[in-house]
Amino acid sequence: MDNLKRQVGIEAAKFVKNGMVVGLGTGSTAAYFVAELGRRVAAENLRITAVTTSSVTSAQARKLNIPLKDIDEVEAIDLTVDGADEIDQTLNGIKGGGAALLMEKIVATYSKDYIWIVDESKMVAHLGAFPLPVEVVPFGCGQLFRLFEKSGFKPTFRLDDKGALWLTDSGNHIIDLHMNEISAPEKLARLLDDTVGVVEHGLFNDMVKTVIIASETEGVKIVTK
Ligand SMILES: O=C(CO)[C@H](O)[C@H](O)COP(=O)(O)O
Repeated sequence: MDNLKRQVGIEAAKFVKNGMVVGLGTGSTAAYFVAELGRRVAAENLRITAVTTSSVTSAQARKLNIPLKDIDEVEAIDLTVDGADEIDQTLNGIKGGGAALLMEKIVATYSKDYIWIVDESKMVAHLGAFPLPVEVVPFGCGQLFRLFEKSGFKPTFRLDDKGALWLTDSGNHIIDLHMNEISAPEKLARLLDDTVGVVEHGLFNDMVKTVIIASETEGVKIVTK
């Protein structure tokens, strides 16, 4: 698995050229992309500026001497590369397994080009086997949890290793929805967008045009929409 993740990370880094502002995703697959960019910055004098999608990725980029800027300091983001938890046939996806969905969606929204990198296990017929992360404001999140229960969304609060409610980089909590199958991702996204207390959700519908997939049998392939 790590080898497949490394392959797509290295492949995606080939899209990065001198002078670009690059969005750095979060997660174990995106980390291989960041590592390859760090290698190119050191070995090839690649000149880029990066914006990141989490404190974890910022820390990795700093260690690798990748120049960072705040998202509001850059004119535009040329390309963002990120991982995903599930991707369906239409290239809708679920993200947020690493709890970075809010910053990931903001950086993706302001990127001219956006690529996901995954191993083949992430490609699915229908979204929903992976619990859908929803970032929620702490105030009233117990009420929101009960609303999700009543709606049949089978919510669970995400906890940290001490058993406390997970705190995101933006100071919010995460509720994971165990829906098993999401038959209408657009409809669910609209409902969550309209729900008070929801900051953001992990449905990334119609956002990505390019996915780089690695499999044991077929190697690396690039799927476009
Ligand atoms: O959305 C994410 C973090 O919020 C990640 O991109 C997603 O969880 C995939 O992670 P990994 O590459 O470790 O499987």
